[in-house]
Amino acid sequence: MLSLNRSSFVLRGAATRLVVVRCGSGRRGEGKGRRVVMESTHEEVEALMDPKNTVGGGVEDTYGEDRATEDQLVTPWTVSVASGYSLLRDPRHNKELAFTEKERDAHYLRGLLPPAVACQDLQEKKLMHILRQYKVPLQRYMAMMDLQESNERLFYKLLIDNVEELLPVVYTPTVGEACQKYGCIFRHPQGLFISLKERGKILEVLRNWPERSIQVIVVTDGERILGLGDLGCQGMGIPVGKLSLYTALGGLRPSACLPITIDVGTNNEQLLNDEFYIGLRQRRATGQEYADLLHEFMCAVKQNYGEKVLIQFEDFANHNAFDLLAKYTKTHLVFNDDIQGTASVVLAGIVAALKLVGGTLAEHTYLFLGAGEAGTGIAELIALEMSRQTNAPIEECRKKIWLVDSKGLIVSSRKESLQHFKKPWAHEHEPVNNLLSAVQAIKPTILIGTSGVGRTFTKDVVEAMASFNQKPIILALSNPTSQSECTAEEAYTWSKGRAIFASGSPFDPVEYEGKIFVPGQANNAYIFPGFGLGLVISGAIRVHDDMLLAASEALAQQVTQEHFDRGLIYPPFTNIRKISAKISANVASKAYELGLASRLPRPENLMKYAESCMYTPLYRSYR
Ligand SMILES: NC(=O)C1=CN([C@@H]2O[C@H](COP(=O)(O)OP(=O)(O)OC[C@H]3O[C@@H](n4cnc5c(N)ncnc54)[C@H](OP(=O)(O)O)[C@@H]3O)[C@@H](O)[C@H]2O)C=CC1
Ligand SMILES: CC(=O)C(=O)O
Ligand SMILES: [Mg+2]
Repeated sequence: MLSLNRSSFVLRGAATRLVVVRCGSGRRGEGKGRRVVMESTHEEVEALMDPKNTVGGGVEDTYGEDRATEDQLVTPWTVSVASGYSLLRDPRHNKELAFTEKERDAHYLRGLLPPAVACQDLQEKKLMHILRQYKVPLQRYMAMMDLQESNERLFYKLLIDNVEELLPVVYTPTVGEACQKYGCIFRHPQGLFISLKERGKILEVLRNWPERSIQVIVVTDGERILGLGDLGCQGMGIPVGKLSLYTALGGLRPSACLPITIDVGTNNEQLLNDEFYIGLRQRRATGQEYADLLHEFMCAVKQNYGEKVLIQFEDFANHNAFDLLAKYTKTHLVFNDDIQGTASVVLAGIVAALKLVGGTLAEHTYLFLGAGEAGTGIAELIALEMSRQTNAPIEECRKKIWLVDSKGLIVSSRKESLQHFKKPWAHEHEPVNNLLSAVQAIKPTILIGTSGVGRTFTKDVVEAMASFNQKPIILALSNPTSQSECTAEEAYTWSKGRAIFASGSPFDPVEYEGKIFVPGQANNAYIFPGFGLGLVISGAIRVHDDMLLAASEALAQQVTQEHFDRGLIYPPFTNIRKISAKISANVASKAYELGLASRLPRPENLMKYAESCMYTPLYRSYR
């Protein structure tokens, strides 16, 4: 084991594989003296050691060791090469039976592995075979998480090569069940937990994370996990799952991704009384206490990782989500996936659907069930695009869009009592207190479910939509499957095969009167990985609404005639890496156009550049 001091480190040789080792506790490794490793070429490590380096969000003296006074604790980083038993236990470098004979000799692996040598493809074949034996989705989820924690490259190869089959395992719907049972199935800690106990020392906690060049953080406080409500600390499954998609779908390096859960307590009585609950056993902190903790977190992130780290807010309750986004959008690179990512993906689906039903955005009428983050976020982006297309003021465009919340249609007589994000949607209309009456009164051409409540698009509602639309567009966006406003089968059957349908969580194809209908998946997973990649490759310093429109346009353009012929308004996920590269190129291009990109000079061919930056999970050869 070669051990070097970080500040005096210099190594030559193009492909030297190094591991950065941190003494003390860490995420990866095992037992005493466990090590945390990060694969880097020597150039990357040299760059890492360069105190002036700011690439990837790093800042000078990242860990504050040089500035620390004697009474301040510092993190004792050293650099070394992993071998033998620790190499096998290191998920980032482990190849299991794929270590060649030469590597087994060179890395002290003799005897630690059985004699057979198996290539990565064979390992993938075996694992897919095993996964398919599990009948219970949660077992598949647990097997995938075990794989992620034991052999990261194999995990991503499986996910990329079998994306349509495995997306429902690591993402919605199964991740929802995993979060509900997280305490029970908890085996390996994943991500970083920052609780009220860490108040005043969040910077130190960030420094405990083994990776230094972080490009994307997905953070939740667990209060609105999918449509399942407050799952407290157990919401960690969401940032972990989203970041797996950042890598698999968008090509961000796994080492550059950091999942974080902020634990301010939970109001979920069931969890508070659950002996296996893994979070703080107290009711949620609110008001100034909550704001202060979040502010400390936001400042610490910027101090530790620099200006260009993307912070994606995920599954916060709407009473915090809008305020956090507004507060930090001017000082940080922040993006709210539920408000902005969802808006971009749904706009793309609608623009594509218009090719099937005809008309422009402004010629359609929209009705939402659910006026929270997703509902008002989508509504606002549709209105913005409509305004761009027609040159009409956005206030006028909003009048084509109606929203229903738990109290009924949002109308002007309710304005005083509405939350601020609902006020722009309070149009002149008499009160209407349920969805069916709203559908009958407004006669929408497009019905969008963002309520988090399952089975709310009833037979009567779908039949009403089909009674005045030749091809009603029905989007049941709520996740997971149990919360979907209706099933694909219901949408096709009740509309007599005329609905254009997509849902947040996947449904299998449906046969209706001898015809096969393939429902699309309207999920922000189409957008955020490519969107984030675009921000990273351009070195964007702020998110702008025009970038959301650029991402949406790129996605809509990927829907081909062949997809339309099958009734699809989104391209299949099998092509997602290409789609993400296109989205990222459009987003990066917009960042340059808006003067928000810091990576100069601008690469000539952004699409090629994006593709060249994307992580591939194939095993590397070790010298
Ligand atoms: N497919 C995708 O990509 C995405 C899907 N989603 C899903 O959308 C759902 C909502 O998320 P989000 O917008 O963040 O949640 P919010 O809590 O912000 O909003 C929910 C909205 O639904 C309303 N609502 C709740 N119950 C009913 C009901 N019975 N009838 C009518 N309206 C009701 C609420 O009304 P009130 O304000 O009166 O309480 C609120 O306006 C979740 O299930 C989530 O999983 C979210 C993001 C992306
Ligand atoms: C998909 C997603 O972000 C949600 O359901 O919250
Ligand atoms: Mg979400």
